[in-house]
Amino acid sequence: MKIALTIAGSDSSAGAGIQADIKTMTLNGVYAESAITALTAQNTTGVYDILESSPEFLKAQLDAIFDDIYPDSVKIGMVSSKALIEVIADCLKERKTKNIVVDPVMVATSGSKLLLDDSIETLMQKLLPLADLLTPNIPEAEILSGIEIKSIDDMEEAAKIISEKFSCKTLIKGGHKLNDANDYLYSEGKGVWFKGERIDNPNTHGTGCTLSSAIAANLSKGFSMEEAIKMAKDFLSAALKDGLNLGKGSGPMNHAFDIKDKYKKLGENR
Ligand SMILES: Nc1ncnc2c1ncn2[C@@H]1O[C@H](COP(=O)(O)OP(=O)(O)OP(=O)(O)O)[C@@H](O)[C@H]1O
Ligand SMILES: Cc1ncc(COP(=O)(O)O)c(N)n1
Repeated sequence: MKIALTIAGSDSSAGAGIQADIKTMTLNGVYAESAITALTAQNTTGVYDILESSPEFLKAQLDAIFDDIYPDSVKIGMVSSKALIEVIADCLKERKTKNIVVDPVMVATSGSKLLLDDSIETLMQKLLPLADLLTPNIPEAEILSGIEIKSIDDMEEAAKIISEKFSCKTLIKGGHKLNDANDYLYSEGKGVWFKGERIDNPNTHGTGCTLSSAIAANLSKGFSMEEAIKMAKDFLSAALKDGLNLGKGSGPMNHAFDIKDKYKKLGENR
């Protein structure tokens, strides 16, 4: 079985973060491992508290993982501080990790900051140059490229700038901000659009986490970057389309859309 590792924060409401990543990787047919950068006290309405892992404890988690079950791909999500970014960067270099997907999570959908302002520079210097793929949303792409994104042309320009700056492929997500569900990949001098069907569902908590971990799972299985992105978008669209509606804010998607009926039947006679 192929293995994917997520290095990210825990979301107590399980719509985003580590929990979304493990569900996504599992349902995309790979074995999921996790190294937790922070615990968040979070639900669909906001992030109420954050308890960071110490750098020593994050390193201990990564060593335990890499010494035993070596991953075929790594997805990195919320990493809030400089010291944690450095631990991850050192580990990825030392362990010669392949298929690194970085979702440069900065702000939650609910508006809470998940990356300290003074850590952005460290992220850009130490972690992003190690990535095979970056998956910023529009506000993150504006910060990483240094340009304002107001149009489709700006999206294409920003992807090129980010890709050249960090020497990696860059997928800018149109998402709920611009150009509906269409995302743009820039890679080695060439751009390609991934057109998605816009699904009218306000419950989009964890869409970015889900997309990046599905891409990592698909890379683990040996698919090309373009195939991995296409399949990840199909998985995300199906999870959104299932129409789960939980919580008072922007709720989670149903990652288990494909198998939910199988297990529902087991309880039907009770
Ligand atoms: N309503 C929608 N219908 C279909 N696809 C969507 C919708 N909203 C977002 N997406 C897709 O979800 C993926 C994640 O994009 P999004 O812009 O939501 O990322 P994000 O802002 O990082 O996510 P998050 O909400 O986890 O922070 C992209 O492929 C995007 O096109
Ligand atoms: C632990 C954690 N990681 C990532 C996100 C971003 O996801 P979203 O933007 O959907 O809130 C989050 N809210 N919490």
